[in-house]
Amino acid sequence: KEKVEINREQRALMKAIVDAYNRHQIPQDVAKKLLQDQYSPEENFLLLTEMATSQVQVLVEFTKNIPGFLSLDREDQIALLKGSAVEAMFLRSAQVFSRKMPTGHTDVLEERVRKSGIPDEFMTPMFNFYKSIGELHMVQEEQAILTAITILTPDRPYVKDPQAVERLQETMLDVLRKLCVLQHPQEQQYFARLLGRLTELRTLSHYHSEMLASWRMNDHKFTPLLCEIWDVQ
Ligand SMILES: O=C(NC1CCCCC1)[C@H](C1CCCCC1)n1c(-c2ccc(-c3nnn[nH]3)cc2)nc2ccccc21
Repeated sequence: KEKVEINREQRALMKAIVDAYNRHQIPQDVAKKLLQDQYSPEENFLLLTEMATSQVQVLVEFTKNIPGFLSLDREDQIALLKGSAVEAMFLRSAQVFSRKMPTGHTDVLEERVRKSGIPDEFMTPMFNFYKSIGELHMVQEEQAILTAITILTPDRPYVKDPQAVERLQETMLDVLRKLCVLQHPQEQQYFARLLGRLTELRTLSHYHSEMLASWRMNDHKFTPLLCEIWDVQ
């Protein structure tokens, strides 16, 4: 069995990414708000757009701290952020949903999300994803690097130099592979399962614009930033 070890350079890379990931957290805890009270679809949609807007801002700051990202072509940086924003939002939502909470709180949270105004046909794929992320019991280093890998996906629309992006993503994938072996020595295929979640995440994000349009309410208002990122309005 090969001796897996994370070298000094990879440890520095991981530290930079985890520090950035922890520094740029969503200011207000949406789970706490949802557990406190039941809201109307209109209020929930407003909460979603506020949280999503704040998360995009946080995502930009996080991404700027990914070593090598700022050396990419400027337009490719934008294309990567735009192409990964929805996936990053669902990945973050899954991490919020899977966080350890006092007994019964997760069930209440699930109920609140199910009754928030999201159309029923999206509940199954969305919660299947959330639960499949939860089952992995990712450590925060894995969460941070998985988010960086999602952002550094070379085949986003309009990326002019995918090879440059691929080189950065491969560096991240190598660190994540080693981390998985070290953190989950019993589970041979843990790394493969983790990457399989990214496929599920991409599928879930294909529903996104349809999900947004069919929230059970009229007059969906978005912030200017979300209009840019979500291609709506
Ligand atoms: O605020 C949220 N997520 C933020 C988490 C932190 C990063 C930024 C997004 C939403 C809640 C908004 C208020 C109504 C209930 C859902 N959320 C979602 C969620 C649900 C539907 C869509 C969506 N997209 N397009 N149509 N519906 C997006 C996200 N899943 C969650 C799981 C646990 C906790 C909160 C969750």
